Amino acid sequence: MQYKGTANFRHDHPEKIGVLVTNLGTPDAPTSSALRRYLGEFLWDPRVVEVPRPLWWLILHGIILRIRPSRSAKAYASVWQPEGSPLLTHTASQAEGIRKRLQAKYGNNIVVGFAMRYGNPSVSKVLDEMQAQGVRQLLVLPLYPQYSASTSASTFDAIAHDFTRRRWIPDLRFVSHYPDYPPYIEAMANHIQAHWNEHGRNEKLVLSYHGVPLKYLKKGDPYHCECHKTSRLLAEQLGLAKEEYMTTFQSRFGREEWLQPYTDETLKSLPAKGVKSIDVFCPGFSSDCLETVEEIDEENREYFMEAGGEGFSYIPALNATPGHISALTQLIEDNLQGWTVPTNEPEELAARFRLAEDQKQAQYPGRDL
Ligand SMILES: C=CC1=C(C)c2cc3[nH]c(cc4nc(cc5[nH]c(cc1n2)c(C)c5CCC(=O)O)C(CCC(=O)O)=C4C)c(C)c3C=C
Ligand SMILES: [Fe+2]
Ligand SMILES: [Fe+2]
Repeated sequence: MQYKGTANFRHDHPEKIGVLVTNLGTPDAPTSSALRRYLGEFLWDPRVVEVPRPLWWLILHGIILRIRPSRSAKAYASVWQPEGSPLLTHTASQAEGIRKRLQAKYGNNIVVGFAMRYGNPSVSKVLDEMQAQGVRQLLVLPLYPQYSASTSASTFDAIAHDFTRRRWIPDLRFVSHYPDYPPYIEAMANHIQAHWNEHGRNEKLVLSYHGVPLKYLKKGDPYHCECHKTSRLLAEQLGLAKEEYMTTFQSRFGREEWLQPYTDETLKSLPAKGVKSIDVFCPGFSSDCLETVEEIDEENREYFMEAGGEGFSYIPALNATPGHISALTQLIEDNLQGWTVPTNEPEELAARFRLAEDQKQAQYPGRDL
């Protein structure tokens, strides 16, 4: 273990470690007005839509925000739960699961919260609460396993922007991706295998990821490669041959070309190629949300069955399953290495103090530091 100076050892200065789990965000309600607010914030982010601002302002306000909110509100209404949007409720349960695991081990000196990049609860509100609780070291974990500027970097922008209004910013660590993290790969493989054991296995496993415009890949975004890496490792873990799985990209927006092959076109074409039954899993979505429940399990299921498919099984996201919570907790603990969890236990304080003194004496013999 390493120690960062003596501040952690002081009784009178209760510093804490904060773990902030984030996800994309979702509207507050499945209504046109809530969607206009949510989409207005989301689609104005230059990390998401890389079109020159004046032109994009005209398109966004002149066309998109007049048409899309009511259309999207209907889609959201079809997945809305009594407790709210699936993305929000799953993310809240994930943070709760992580909090229980970490606090069982480290006590209340670790504070766990969750925030949304767009909408509520906002990054700034949750960071205010963490600051009020004495968080001086902050680990941010966006629940995006594959890095993309439109998601991971955009979350970093939100944190950095929040810090511009703080006098005393905390130490910061940011998990920008984890596409090949073995506990994440194993959690998915176990989850898929458990689904197969219970429901049987179809002919092919389709791994569908959210798409991004093709030009982001050409500009150097590693997202496309990271998706393929996750698929390869997951297939290896499941012992699948190349022809037993494929990687596709869903959720296109606008008219330009996005990453291919497209999930919808692929599913429409598979039955004619002799693939009559498929399982679909979305490794990039930590939580079920509009894009999985409505777009995959409703819309794309229909495309496949109407094209002559005979069996379609959507495998739910990892959500707050114990395997996912363990993998995420492990990822957090790996990234907290070297940050001493503060403690007010007198014996632990004394032990740390003695160890720090011994280390100083070994490094600078005879000096009073
Ligand atoms: C306009 C461009 C978009 C890019 C680029 C984009 C990238 C991207 N998105 C996710 C994850 C999610 N996206 C979700 C919804 C959603 N995405 C876009 C557009 C882009 N996404 C829109 C307009 C919407 C809203 C829904 C709609 O109106 O169709 C969601 C679901 C949110 C929910 O509330 O359930 C997720 C999750 C990733 C991972 C990604 C890049 C890698
Ligand atoms: Fe999206
Ligand atoms: Fe969609």
